[in-house]
Amino acid sequence: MHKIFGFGLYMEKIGRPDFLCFFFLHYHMSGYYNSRNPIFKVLVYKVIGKPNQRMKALQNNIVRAEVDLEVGKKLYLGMDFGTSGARYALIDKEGNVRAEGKREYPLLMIEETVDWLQSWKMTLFALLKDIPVGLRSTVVSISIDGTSATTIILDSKTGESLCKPFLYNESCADALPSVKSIAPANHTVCSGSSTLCKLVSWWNSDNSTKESTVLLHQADWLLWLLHGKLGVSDYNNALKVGYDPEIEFYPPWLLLQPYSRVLPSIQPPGTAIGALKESIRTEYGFPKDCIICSGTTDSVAAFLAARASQPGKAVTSLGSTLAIKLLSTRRVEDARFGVYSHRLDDKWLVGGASNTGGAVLRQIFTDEQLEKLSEQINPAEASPFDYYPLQGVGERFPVADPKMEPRLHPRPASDVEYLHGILESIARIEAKGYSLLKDLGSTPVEEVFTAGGGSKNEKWIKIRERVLGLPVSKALQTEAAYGAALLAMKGASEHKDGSL
Ligand SMILES: Nc1ncnc2c1ncn2[C@@H]1O[C@H](COP(=O)(O)OP(=O)(O)O)[C@@H](O)[C@H]1O
Ligand SMILES: O=C(CO)[C@H](O)[C@H](O)COP(=O)(O)O
Repeated sequence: MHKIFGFGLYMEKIGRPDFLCFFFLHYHMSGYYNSRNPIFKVLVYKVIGKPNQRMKALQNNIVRAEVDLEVGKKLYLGMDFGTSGARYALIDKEGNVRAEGKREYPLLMIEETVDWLQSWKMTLFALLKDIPVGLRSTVVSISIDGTSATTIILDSKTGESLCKPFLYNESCADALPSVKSIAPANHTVCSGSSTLCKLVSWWNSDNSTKESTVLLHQADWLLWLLHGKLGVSDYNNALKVGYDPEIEFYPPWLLLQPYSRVLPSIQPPGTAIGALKESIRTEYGFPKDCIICSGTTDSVAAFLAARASQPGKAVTSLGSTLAIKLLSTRRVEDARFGVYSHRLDDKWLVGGASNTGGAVLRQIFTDEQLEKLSEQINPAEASPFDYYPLQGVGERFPVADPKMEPRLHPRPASDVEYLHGILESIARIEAKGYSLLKDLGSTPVEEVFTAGGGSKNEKWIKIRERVLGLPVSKALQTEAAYGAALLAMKGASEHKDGSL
C-alpha cells in the first residue's frame, strides 16, 4: 500500500493532487484503509488541504464516513429525496451518524423536459454506491422520504410510467371542481396541488383502459425499486390523495370513485415492506437480512430528525420551499389556507408548505453570496421592505392562491439590504403560518427548530426569532435523511424475521 503513497506523492509533485485525492478518498471510503494510519492522515490532510475542482466534486458526494465499526453493529439507512437533490444518512442504534452523503439530481432531458424518473433512479443507485463498502454489510434496514404529492402513475404489468410525474408543487386546478364535488368542504385534497387533483386530471385526460394502473408517490416509487412490491405507500404520503390516517382507511366518498382502484395500500411510516432485492443486495454488498421500510414526506422526515416530542414544539424546514410542522394534540385541516395535519403516532403534525423559500433565494444569490451578504445583516433591525418571495405565480400556504404573483420589488442598491428584506419577508410568512394554525385550533407554538439548507444561516434564525417572538434554533439534526433513518431503525426494531 505504501507504493500507492509513493505514486500518489509523485502525482502530487507533478501537480495532479486531485488524482491523489481520488485515490485516497476511494481507498478510505472503500474501507480498505484504517483512517487512523498517521501517514494516511498526514497525506490526506495535506492533499485535501488543497481542494480543487475534482476534490470539491468528490467531497460533494462523500460528506463524512467513519468506517471502523464494532463487530456485529447494525446500521440504519435513511435517504431524503428533496427538491434540489438527495442525501443519505447512515446511523447506529444510538442515533450516531456513521456516514452521510449527498448528490444533486442529474438533469436528464427528454424532449426539452427533465426525465425525473431516470434522474431519481440514477441518484438512488449513485447514493447506494457512495456508501462505504466497509459499512454496507451492516445496513439492516432502509427507508426513504420524498417530496409530498409528487405523483407517479404506472402500468402495474410493466412497471412503466403512463405519463410524466406530477411534481409536488404542480397545480392541476382543472380537476378541482370535480374533487370539490366529492370531498368534504375544505378537505386537504381540495387544493390544485393535491395528489387527488393530479390523479383526477390524468384520469379525465387519458383515454387508455387504465386496467392495470397504479398510483405511487415519489418515496413509494423509489422504495419499490428496492423491494419490488408494487402498490405500497404510507399514511403521510397518501394524505393528499385522500387517505384518512385517523380511521386508517380511504374514506367512502373516495372509494366510490372509479379511479379508487389505482390507489396504493397503506402502511404506517417505518413499517417493513419487503427484503432488499437479491440482485441489488449482491451487487452492492448489503446483508441478507436487509429490509425496506415504508417512508414518509420530506418535511415530516425533517420533523422526525429534530426529535421534538412535546406538543407546541415545531420544525420549520427552510429548504427549497418553506414547510412548517407543529406537534399538536388536535388535528386541523382547511384547504382554504393550505393547512393539513399529518399523523405522528397518537398526535398530529399540523402545518403546510409554502412556495416561498430557498429556491427563490437561489434564483437571486449563490450559496456563497448568501453566506457573505448574511454576515453583514443586523438581525436586530427590522427591514423596511415587504416582499412576497415566490419563484413563480401561485402560493399553497398560508394563502392557497394559485394566481398569487411574486413580489420582490423595489430592489435596493444594496444586496445586503435586499437579502435582509427577503429573509425578513419569508420570516413574516412563517409567522403568519404559525398564527393561522393557532387560529384554526392547533396547540399554540412555543418553540421552533429549523431544518433544511437555510438552517445554517444564524442571522436568519435571529431575524425569525424577532419576527416570530419565539425561541428559534437550528435542529440538532437538520437533514430529513436522518428522520428517514430513524424510520428505518423503527421498522427494523418492529420487524419479525420471516414475516415479509
Ligand atoms: N446560507 C444560507 N442562507 C439561507 N439559505 C440558504 C443558505 N445556504 C443554502 N440556502 C438555501 O437552502 C436551500 C437548499 O436547502 P435543502 O434543504 O437542500 O433544500 P431541498 O431539500 O428542498 O432541496 C437552497 O434553496 C438555498 O437557497
Ligand atoms: O414543499 C414540498 C417539497 O419540499 C412539499 O410540499 C413538502 O413535502 C411539504 O409537504 P408535507 O407537509 O406533506 O411534507
